Amino acid sequence: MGSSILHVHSSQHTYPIIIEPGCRKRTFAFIDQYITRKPTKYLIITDDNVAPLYLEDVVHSFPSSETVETYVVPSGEQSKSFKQYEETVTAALKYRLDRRSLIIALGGGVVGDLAGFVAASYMRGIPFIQIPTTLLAHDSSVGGKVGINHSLGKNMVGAFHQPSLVLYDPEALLSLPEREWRSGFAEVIKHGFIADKDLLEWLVTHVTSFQEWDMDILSEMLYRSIQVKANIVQEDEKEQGVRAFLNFGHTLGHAIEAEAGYGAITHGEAVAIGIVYALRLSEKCFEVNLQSAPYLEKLKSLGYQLDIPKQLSADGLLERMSVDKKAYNQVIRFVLLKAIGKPVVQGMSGTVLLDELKREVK
Ligand SMILES: NC(=O)c1ccc[n+]([C@@H]2O[C@H](COP(=O)([O-])OP(=O)(O)OC[C@H]3O[C@@H](n4cnc5c(N)ncnc54)[C@H](O)[C@@H]3O)[C@@H](O)[C@H]2O)c1
Ligand SMILES: O=C(O)C(=O)C[C@@H](O)[C@H](O)[C@H](O)COP(=O)(O)O
Ligand SMILES: [Zn+2]
Repeated sequence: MGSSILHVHSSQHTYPIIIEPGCRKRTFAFIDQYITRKPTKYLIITDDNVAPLYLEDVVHSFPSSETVETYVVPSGEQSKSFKQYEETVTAALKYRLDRRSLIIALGGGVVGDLAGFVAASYMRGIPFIQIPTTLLAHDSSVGGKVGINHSLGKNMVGAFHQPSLVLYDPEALLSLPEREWRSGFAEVIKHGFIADKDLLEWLVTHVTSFQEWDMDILSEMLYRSIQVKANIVQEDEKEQGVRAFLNFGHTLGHAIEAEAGYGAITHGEAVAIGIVYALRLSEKCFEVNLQSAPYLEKLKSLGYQLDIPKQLSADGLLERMSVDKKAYNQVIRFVLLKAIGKPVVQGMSGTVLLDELKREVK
């Protein structure tokens, strides 16, 4: 099984994304190769599901001469909180991390976003690397969006802070429960819809279940999906323009996550529902047929629940969408498609959004 590498050119620095089975076990060697200024010490931040699976592999990759501290947070979306942020900064202070220390985020998007935000803000910013362990984290580990949630909205406090290295070990994904494969695959589908119709076609043929993975297929899927993300981030690092396309499915998706209570519905489950809603809005707004049926059938066959959960009220969701980060002057902005691969950001009237929501929810 081969190794592949992509590079992201950011205003802060250029960093490699290495996709290689087993690479977690060589973490120190990769740091030594790619991080130019030798860190004074290391703090590995992970969660209580990932720690028993992979923490030892990463720690054992370091020679005994290095100082390696570890900090384990509770698993789940609730850890992207002010409380957990404060506790993690406290741990960093107690471990005496300095400005030349390196934070290592070992886990899914929750750990990556939290640890990345600690790195972005600790002593006004120290370097960090990502070792993603979920499929979803092919998205979250790349591009430097880090942050935590507020009860009034997803990712409302954060920063742009690029990692110095992303070490993606596809082998580490094999322990994921089916629900988490489904969650992560929603972001792969998103990347296909916004930028790569060939990827969508390829997924329809090559991904038939989440139960068994061929390592080459998995690695290729990660590579192609990350390529979409990296290209957009390089063009517009701080979301002044095209980076907003990566928010396809997220305006409603984030509203669903917050309205349902963080963690009740996974990020990818909510994004999948948001994608279907955005496809419907696109067809209505632009009077086009996007011919998305084969892709939606694929999602259904993979077990996705694509209706807006019945317990969520349309008014509540609309209110949540009005605090979306793409909104300004009280206009909610949606990423819509004029065709597959041709996204646009479109201001939407509340009435149209509500009508469409009410077609499915109370
Ligand atoms: N920063 C970004 O650009 C960006 C992009 C997309 C999503 N996100 C954020 O990412 C978060 C979701 O990430 P996620 O889906 O990875 O969630 P997560 O980090 O909560 O991981 C999902 C679950 O899988 C467990 N887990 C992780 N790796 C495992 C493994 N290898 N084997 C078994 N279990 C494992 C975790 O403990 C957790 O219970 C959301 O908060 C979302 O907002 C951020
Ligand atoms: O990287 C981006 O830009 C994205 O929008 C990727 C999304 O998948 C991700 O969920 C991101 O965290 C959403 O960002 P936000 O700015 O809408 O909070
Ligand atoms: Zn997302």
